[in-house]
Amino acid sequence: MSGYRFLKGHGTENDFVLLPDHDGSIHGALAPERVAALCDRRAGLGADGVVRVIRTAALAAYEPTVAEQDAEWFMDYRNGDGSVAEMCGNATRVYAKHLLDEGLVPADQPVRIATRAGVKTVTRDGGTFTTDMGVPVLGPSSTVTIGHQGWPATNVDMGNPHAVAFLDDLADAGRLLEEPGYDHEVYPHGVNIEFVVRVAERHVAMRVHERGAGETRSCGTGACAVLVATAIADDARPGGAAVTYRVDVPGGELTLTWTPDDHVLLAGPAAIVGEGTTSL
Ligand SMILES: N[C@@H](CCC[C@H](N)C(=O)O)C(=O)O
Repeated sequence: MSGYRFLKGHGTENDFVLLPDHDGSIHGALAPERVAALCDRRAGLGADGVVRVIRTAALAAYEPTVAEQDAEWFMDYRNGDGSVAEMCGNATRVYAKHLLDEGLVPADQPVRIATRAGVKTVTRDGGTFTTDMGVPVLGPSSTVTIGHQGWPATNVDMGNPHAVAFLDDLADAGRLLEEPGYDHEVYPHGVNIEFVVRVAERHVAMRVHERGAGETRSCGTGACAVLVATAIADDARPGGAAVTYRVDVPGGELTLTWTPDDHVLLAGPAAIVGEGTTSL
């Protein structure tokens, strides 16, 4: 059977179509409408996003600036609506697992992955993959709204934009079939919106409405933003001490640590569930 090889994978049920394209030859075929068609859950393969597995050197022909990174492999992430995103935390774990499974990187070293938000390093311990997601950047707070209800939202940039709102009950976010309202001046390129409730000490639960994908079962960068917003609200890092939170998502559980050197570590599972060929 001819066509392009694909794999299907997920990290806490944030699911992806992986397209191995080591030399960048399918670039012209990855128009936004093609990506959206692949991600369509009824007429396509179905996914929250597409992850193109491409050598950084091969990407240089298309995105010379982002390709100037010291890592062999580049994670080219596209949202389910076809839009290009800077980063996907859950996909870094799945991407690292794929590279390790296929022997494309040494098994005894951390996996370095170039992204549009810089190089991320992933380590593996059994079935748990931990990504160093880098340093969070705080922006101006704003308000997110659903219908007539509004909540203050903490602005955390994890390479991509996030607004984190604390709720009394996750059900207050309703069915999240439409994008919540947000301040377009604060987020001119759109935003991922996390709704959070407290579960116990150093333990929260969240739902997310992702830019370019709608409500998903998990968001790794979103969980990082939630850790940062919650730790700040809890004043949980006196003197910049390390702090760890459990973040429950509809698709599972993630462990987040904010380190003394200001990096956020995202730990969780990664799965590849099948593969095949597609005509794109
Ligand atoms: N699910 C991802 C984030 C994917 C990109 C996001 N929708 C955006 O547009 O910024 C994650 O796990 O971080």
